[in-house]
Amino acid sequence: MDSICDTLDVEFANEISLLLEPLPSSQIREYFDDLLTTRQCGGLSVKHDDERGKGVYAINVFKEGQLILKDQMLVGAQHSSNKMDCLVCSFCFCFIGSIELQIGRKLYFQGLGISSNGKCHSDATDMEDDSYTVSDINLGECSTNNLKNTTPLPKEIVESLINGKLELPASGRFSLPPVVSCPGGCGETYYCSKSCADMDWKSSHSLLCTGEGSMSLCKEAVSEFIEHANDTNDIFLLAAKVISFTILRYKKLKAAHLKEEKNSAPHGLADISFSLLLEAWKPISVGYKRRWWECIALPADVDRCDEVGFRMQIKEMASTSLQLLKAAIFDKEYAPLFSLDIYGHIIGMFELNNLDLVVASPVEDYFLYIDDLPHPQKKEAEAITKPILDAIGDDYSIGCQGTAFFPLQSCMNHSCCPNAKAFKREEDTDGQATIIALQPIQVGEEVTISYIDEELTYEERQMMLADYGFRCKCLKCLEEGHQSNTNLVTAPTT
Ligand SMILES: C[S@@+](CC[C@H](N)C(=O)[O-])C[C@H]1O[C@@H](n2cnc3c(N)ncnc32)[C@H](O)[C@@H]1O
Repeated sequence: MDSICDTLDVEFANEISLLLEPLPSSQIREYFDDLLTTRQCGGLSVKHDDERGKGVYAINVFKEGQLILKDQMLVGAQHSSNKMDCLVCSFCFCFIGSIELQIGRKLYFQGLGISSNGKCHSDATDMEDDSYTVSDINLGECSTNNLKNTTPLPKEIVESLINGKLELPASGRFSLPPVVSCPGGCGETYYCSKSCADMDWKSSHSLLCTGEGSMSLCKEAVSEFIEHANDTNDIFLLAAKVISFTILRYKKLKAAHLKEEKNSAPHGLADISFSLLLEAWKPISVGYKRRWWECIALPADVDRCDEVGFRMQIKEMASTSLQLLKAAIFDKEYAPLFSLDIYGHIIGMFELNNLDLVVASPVEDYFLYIDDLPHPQKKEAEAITKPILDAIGDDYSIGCQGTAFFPLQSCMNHSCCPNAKAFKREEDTDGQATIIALQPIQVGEEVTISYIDEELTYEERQMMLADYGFRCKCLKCLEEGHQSNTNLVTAPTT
C-alpha cells in the first residue's frame, strides 16, 4: 500500500500529525458546549470516556417520544442518482418549486431514458420564458427507475407541469419554497431561499461552483472532479465540501487576524497561519475518524484473500479523486489539507459516522391527499391526477436520499437496546437529523441509538458492528454473549 507516494504527506508530516492529533478533552467539551448552545439544545452534554470515546449524555429528563435533538449537518449531499427524482435545496435539503415542478421533472427524466453509461441524455426543447427551464436541469447520473407498467404522458403536458402552466387540483395546499439559483451561475445547485444560497456559498460552494462566479482555480477541473465522484463514489463530493469549508473558514479567520494586527504590533504571519488552519479545522478534528481504506468494511463479494488488493484499490481511487481536487482548488498556503492522509481520514470519518439523509416527498403526501378526498371531489381531481400517477408509476413516493455528517448525532454511541432513535416526524421537512426518545431518559443517562437492526441475533449484530470497528458491550450483548458462551460450554458433543 505504501507504493502510492504522495509528496505532500512527506513534506507536511508534522502538520498532518498535528491536524490528526485528538484535541484535549477540555477543548472537546468546550467545542460541543458551544455547539449545543447554538442548537438551542439545553438538555444534553458531550462527555468523553476512555473506553468508547465521546458520548452524549442527558442533563435533563426526556419523556418517551420527546424530541432530544435537531442537529444541523456539517456537510451533506444528495445522492447523484436521486437528483432525477427530487429537486431539493442544496443547503437545507427541503423540497423546492412546486408539486407540478417536482412531478414534471420526474416525468421529463423518465421520458429521456437512461443511456448505456448510466447518464441522462437530453433532446427536449428549452422553455426560455421561465426561470426554471428544462435546459437548466443538470443532474449527473440518473436513477434506474422502475418504469414497468407506466403510461407516458404527452410531452406538452410534462412541459406545462415544469413551466407552471398546468396547475394540479389542490396543489396549493402543498406549496413549496421558490427555486433560487446558485449565485455563481453553475445551474447545478438550487436553493429554497437567498439565505440558504448565501450560506452554502460562504460555507463551501464558492470554491466548488462550476459557474462564472466560481472562486476555484479552474472551473473545468471542478467539473472533472465532480464527474469522477459521480462515476465512482459521491462520498468524494462530501470530502471536497469539508476541505472547501476549512479553507473558507481559514480565510475568514486570517482576514479577522490581519484586521486586528493593523491595530496592534504586527507578528509574523507565517507563525500564525498554521494555528489559524488548526482552528479552522476544529469542527472536523473533533470527529471520530480513521483512514478510509483501512476502516472500510470488506464488501460481501470480496474474498478475504483479496483484502489487500481491495484496500489498495480504494486508496488509489481516493488518490485519483484528490489529484483532481488539487487541480481545482489547491493553494500552498493550506497544502497539508491536500495530503492523501488527511483526505483518507476525512472520508473515513464519513464511513464511521455518517447518517442517511432522508426527506419525505411532498409528492407522496399530495397523491395521498387526493386519494383521501370525499367522493365527488376525488373523482373530479383524479380525472387529472390519475394519468399523471399512471405515468410516474411506483416511484411517485421516492423522497430525497443522500448522506450527511452531523456533528452532535455522530457523537452518539451505539446500543442494541437504545433509548433514542433518528426519526423524521411529519413536520421535519428538511435535512436536519432528528433524534427522539424511545423511552424515558433520566438525568446523567447516556443517549444511545442503534447503528444496526437490533432485532438481529447476537452473532449477526456483532458481525455488522465489526464493520464499525467495535464489539458491542451493551447490556443486551453482555447478557446474550454470556448465554451463547454458556451454551457453547454446555452443548452436548456428538
Ligand atoms: C459514531 S461514533 C460514536 C462516537 C464516538 N464514541 C466518538 O468518540 O466520537 C462510533 C464509534 O464509537 C465507538 N462506539 C460506539 N458505540 C459503541 C459501543 N456500544 N461499544 C463500543 N464502542 C462503541 C466505536 O469506536 C465506533 O466506531
